Amino acid sequence: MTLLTVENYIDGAYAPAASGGWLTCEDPYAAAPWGRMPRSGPEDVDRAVAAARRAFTAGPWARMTAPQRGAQLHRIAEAIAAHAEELARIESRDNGKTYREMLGQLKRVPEWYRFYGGLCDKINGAVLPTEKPEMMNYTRYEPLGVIGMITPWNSPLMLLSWKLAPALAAGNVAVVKPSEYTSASALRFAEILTEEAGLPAGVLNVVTGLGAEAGAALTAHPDVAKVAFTGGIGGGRAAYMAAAANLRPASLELGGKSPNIIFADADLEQAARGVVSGIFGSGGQSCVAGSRALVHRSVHDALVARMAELTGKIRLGDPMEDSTDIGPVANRAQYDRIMTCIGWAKEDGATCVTGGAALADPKGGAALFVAPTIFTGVAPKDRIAQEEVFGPVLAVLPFDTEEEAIAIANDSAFGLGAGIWTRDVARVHRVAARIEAGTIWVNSYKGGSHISPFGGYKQSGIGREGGIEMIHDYLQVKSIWLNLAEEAPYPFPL
Ligand SMILES: NC(=O)C1=CN([C@@H]2O[C@H](COP(=O)(O)OP(=O)(O)OC[C@H]3O[C@@H](n4cnc5c(N)ncnc54)[C@H](OP(=O)(O)O)[C@@H]3O)[C@@H](O)[C@H]2O)C=CC1
Ligand SMILES: CCCCCC/C=C/C(=O)O
Repeated sequence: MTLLTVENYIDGAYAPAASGGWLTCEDPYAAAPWGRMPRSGPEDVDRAVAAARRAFTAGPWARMTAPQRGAQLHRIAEAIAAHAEELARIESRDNGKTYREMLGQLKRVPEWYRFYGGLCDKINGAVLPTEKPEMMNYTRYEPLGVIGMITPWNSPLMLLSWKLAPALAAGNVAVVKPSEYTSASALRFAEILTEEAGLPAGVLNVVTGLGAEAGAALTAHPDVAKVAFTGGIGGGRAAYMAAAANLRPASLELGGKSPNIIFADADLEQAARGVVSGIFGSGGQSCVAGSRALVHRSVHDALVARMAELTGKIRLGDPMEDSTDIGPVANRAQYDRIMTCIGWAKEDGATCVTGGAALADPKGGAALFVAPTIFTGVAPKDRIAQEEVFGPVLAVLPFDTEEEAIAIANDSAFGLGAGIWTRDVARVHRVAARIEAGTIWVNSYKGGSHISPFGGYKQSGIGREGGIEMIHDYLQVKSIWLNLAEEAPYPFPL
């Protein structure tokens, strides 16, 4: 089989790694390589950052007015919409998630560029009424410069766009290091944005490679003005520390162990469906996967029975087929992680209600599938209740009182999302206020919008993505003092 070659996208052109090294691109459903991409290192990152700096300081991007930049972002939105199917196919081939899911994401990605494009000409400073009548003081909001973006494999272009759209709207430039498992879509994306949507060369650069090599070089680069990272805690901590060493800011969108809390008065059918889709949608490979179900003891058995029934109907198979709910696990490392976590639950004495094992590839191949799994009899401190699995594994924990439910929900290092299922309006507000998580869904799970901030409490992250205010994370303010008096003050006043 002929392997395709994809290359880094730097300064508006494709380029191999300076070292000449390559990594293999795998298709998890075919369980076979389909191509190769550069194994980049510090030299490639240097080239990309230098190209981005040039685009930032000189040339058409640096000269663009705010309304022109807004129009540019709208052109980007149109180009992505025109290529949504193509990009979704590339993503599904690389991460094994269903084409339906990836296409759904890509159809919404243009909204981020339209929304932030609309903000370009609404970023204004102010003339400030200081106590000095002889001075005019005004502020300007300016871009930071080169943003180093590190992205994961589960929703590659969506999570890239959550960073890129506001960064570009603010006038920044970007160097992206996508996940080693899903680099191809980012490369094609950069080409589309540059060659079809007219983004000036050097504004968006993509360097492929390993996190510990290309990723580490990018986050530690002295000319990177900010690091924007989405991924796991290990990579996030490394990226944060590298940025800190250069005294640069970083935003981190990390993992979760998000609880769905089902009270006795909830609509149990709705709750069962919400919990099952909240954990098993995307095969659990979602940062907001509702991987813990905290269930009032009085409805525990009935809810578990209904969830097991719904889980039994989930169809695993070819991610390109419309009838498939869950594709294969994205990669071998992730599969090993899921199987380890299932092993922990069994060792710690949890009861496996359904699943709990690998499944054979339905086409007889070597693709890695894991059965959607529900464990009951889980204690709050058990490893399966504390550790992020990032796979199709639900831990069910009973509770007796509202106070206890809140305590269990908050007994986690993470704080990304939470679901509350109840018909009691006062309880909704009481519980939502006390849960330590960045997003709370009530009688639903996992909706979101570019208009609303998203991010984590505690070890689920630092900073937010989405919403108007967030554009300020990609800006810095300058204060300018203009002497209106005929003589300059002397000696210089405070
Ligand atoms: N909060 C949120 O919004 C979201 C969070 N996530 C979280 O992401 C994780 C899954 O994604 P996954 O890709 O496995 O996460 P990883 O942390 O393994 O990888 C994320 C990115 O970081 C890179 N990376 C790894 N180590 C370093 C390093 N030392 N320096 C710089 N970059 C590095 C990776 O490169 P490489 O791939 O080459 O190793 C990859 O590009 C889960 O924990 C999930 O919860 C996912 C989606 C959204
Ligand atoms: C606010 C909507 C939740 C989505 C958060 C990002 C997750 C990506 C994924 O599920 O792959």
